[in-house]
Amino acid sequence: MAGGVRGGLPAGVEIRGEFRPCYESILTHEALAFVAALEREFRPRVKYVLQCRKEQQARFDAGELPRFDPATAAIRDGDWTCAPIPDVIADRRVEITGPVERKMIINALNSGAKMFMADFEDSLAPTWDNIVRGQINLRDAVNRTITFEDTARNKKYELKEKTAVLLVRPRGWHLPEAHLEIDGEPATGALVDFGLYYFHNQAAFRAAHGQSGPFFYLPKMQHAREAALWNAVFERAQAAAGAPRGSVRATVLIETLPAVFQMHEILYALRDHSAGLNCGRWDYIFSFIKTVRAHADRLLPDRVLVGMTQPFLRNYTELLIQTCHRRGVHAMGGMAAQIPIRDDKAANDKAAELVRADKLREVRAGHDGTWAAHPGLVPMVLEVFDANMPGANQVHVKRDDVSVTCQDLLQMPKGVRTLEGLRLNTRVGVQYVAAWLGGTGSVPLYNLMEDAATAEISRVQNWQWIKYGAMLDGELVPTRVTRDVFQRVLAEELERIEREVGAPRFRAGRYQQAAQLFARQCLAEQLDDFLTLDAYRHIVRLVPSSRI
Ligand SMILES: CC(=O)SCCNC(=O)CCNC(=O)[C@H](O)C(C)(C)COP(=O)(O)OP(=O)(O)OC[C@H]1O[C@@H](n2cnc3c(N)ncnc32)[C@H](O)[C@@H]1OP(=O)(O)O
Ligand SMILES: O=CC(=O)O
Ligand SMILES: [Mg+2]
Repeated sequence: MAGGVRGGLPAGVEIRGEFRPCYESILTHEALAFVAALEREFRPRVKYVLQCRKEQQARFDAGELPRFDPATAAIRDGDWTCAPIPDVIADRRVEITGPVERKMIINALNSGAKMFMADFEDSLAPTWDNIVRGQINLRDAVNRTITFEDTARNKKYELKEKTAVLLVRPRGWHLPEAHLEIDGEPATGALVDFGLYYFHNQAAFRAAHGQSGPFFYLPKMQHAREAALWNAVFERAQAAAGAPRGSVRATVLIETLPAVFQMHEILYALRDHSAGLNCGRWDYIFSFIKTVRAHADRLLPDRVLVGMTQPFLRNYTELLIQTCHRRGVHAMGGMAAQIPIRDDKAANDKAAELVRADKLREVRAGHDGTWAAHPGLVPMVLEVFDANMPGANQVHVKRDDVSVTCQDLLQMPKGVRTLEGLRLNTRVGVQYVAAWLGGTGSVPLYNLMEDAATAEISRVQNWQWIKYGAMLDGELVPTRVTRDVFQRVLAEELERIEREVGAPRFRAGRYQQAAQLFARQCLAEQLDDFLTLDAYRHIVRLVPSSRI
C-alpha cells in the first residue's frame, strides 16, 4: 500500500512492498522522485554493465584467463593522482563494519573505531523492512538523534560525544529492489540504497564534516566501466542536490578477480570521488572460483586453508597497496573472520592472536587501515595500527619493490581437499542461508563471522568439487566428490545442525528450505552468479499496488 507517501507517489513509481507508518519520513514524494530520476537515467547503463559481465564470463568459460587490458595501458602507465583525500577521512586506521541495524549502528559508532561502514550488502538480508528501516536508522545516525531501548535487558543506547565517521555500502549492481517499481520494472538496489541515503542526508552530513561527504563503499565491481557508472551517479546526485562536485567520496572494494586487473582504471574512473580501494578478501576468493569455473584444473583446497598468506592473496593485497599509494589514496585492509568467544578464554585468546597477526601483516605491508567485525576487537586492532603507523596513514609508502604479474595473481593456492571441508562448507552454508531467509545477514557460526561473501565461498567450492569430481585427501579408500556423496553429507549435516541448535529452533527456523536452496545451487549444471539473487525471491513480499 502506498497510502502513506507524503505528497503522493511520483508518476511511474509504485511501492510494491508493505508501507508501514514509520516508513513515511523516508519514502517521501521528493525522495522517491530523486531515486526515480537516477533509475531512469542510469538503468540502461546498469543493464549494459551486467551484460558485459556475462560476455566477459563467457570468454573466461571458453578458456581465456583474466589479464591486464592492453587497451588501457596508458592509464596504468600514466602519471596522475586522484583528488586529495579530505581531512575528515585522512586517518581511517580502524573501520568497524556491520549491518544497518539500529542497535548495532549505535554500538559501532561508539566503538572507538575511526570509521563505521554501515552495510546494505554482504551483512544485510535485503528484506524490504531491513532496507527501509536501515535508511531510517542512518538518517537518525547522521542527525545524531538515534537511540535504542532494549526493554528485555532494560538497556538504553545513545551516541557518545565522539563517534566514528559513517561510510555506507549500498548493494551491488546485480541486485534488484523488487518492492519499488519504476516505470513498471523493479528498481536497482544500488540506486535505491544510494539515492535514499544521499537524498535524506547529504546536506546534514556535509554540514557536520567540513562540507565533505557523504562517504561510500562500493562492492563487487568487475570492471572500470562499473566505476565510471558510479562516478556518473555521483555527478548527477551532487548536481541535483546543489552539492560541491567531488564532495562524495567512495572506496571501491577490490573483491572480484577481474577487478584486480583494473585497479588503476577503476581509480581513474573515480578520480574526483575516490577514497581508495579495499581488499575484500572473502568475495575475492568467491570470485576467483567463479571466474575460473570452467577450468577443471583450478580446484581450490579446503576453505579454511585459503588464508591471506597464500601467494595469490598476498600478491593481490600488495599490488593494491602499490596502486593506491601511487594514485595518492588509501589502501584498506580487509576482514579477519574471528570474533570474540565468550566463556572460553583459551579459544578467545587464540582467535584474538589470529586477528592480531592478520592486522600486523596488513599494517606492515603498507595498508592505511583495516576492518574489524566486532567492537570487542577494535582496541586491539587500533593498538596494532598505532604501534606500526605513526602518521594518519602511510600513503607515502610507495611499495616500488612490488612487482606482480598476471601469473602471480592467478597462482593456485596449495592445500588438501577433505571430507571435513565439504561438511563444513555445507553446514555453514545451510545455516547461513537459513538465517538470511529469516532476515539476518551476518551471523556467528563456529566462532567465526559469516556473511554473504563467506557463504558464497562455501557454495561455489562445493559446486566446483562436485562438478569436477574432486578427489578427497585423507580418506582410507579413494573418495571422489559426487552428487551422491554431497547428498549424503547434506543429510548428515542437517541432522547435526538439528542436534546443535535443538529441535524446537530447527523446526521454527528455515533450515529445510535453506538446505533445498543451497543444494540446488551446489548441484546446478551451470553455476549461479549469486546465491543471494536466487535466495532473494524467497524474501520478496509484494502487496497489491495502489497508485496515488
Ligand atoms: C565479507 C564482508 O563483507 S565483512 C563486512 C560485513 N560483515 C560484517 O560487517 C559483520 C559484522 N559483525 C557482525 O555482524 C557481528 O559481530 C556477528 C553477527 C558476527 C556477531 O554478532 P553477535 O553474535 O551479536 O556478537 P556478540 O553477542 O558478541 O555481541 C556483543 C555486542 O556487540 C555488538 N556487536 C557485535 N558486532 C558488532 C558490529 N559489527 N557492530 C556493532 N555492534 C556489534 C552486539 O550487537 C552486542 O551488543 P550489546 O552487548 O549491546 O547487545
Ligand atoms: O566485502 C568484503 C569481502 O571480504 O567480501
Ligand atoms: Mg564483499
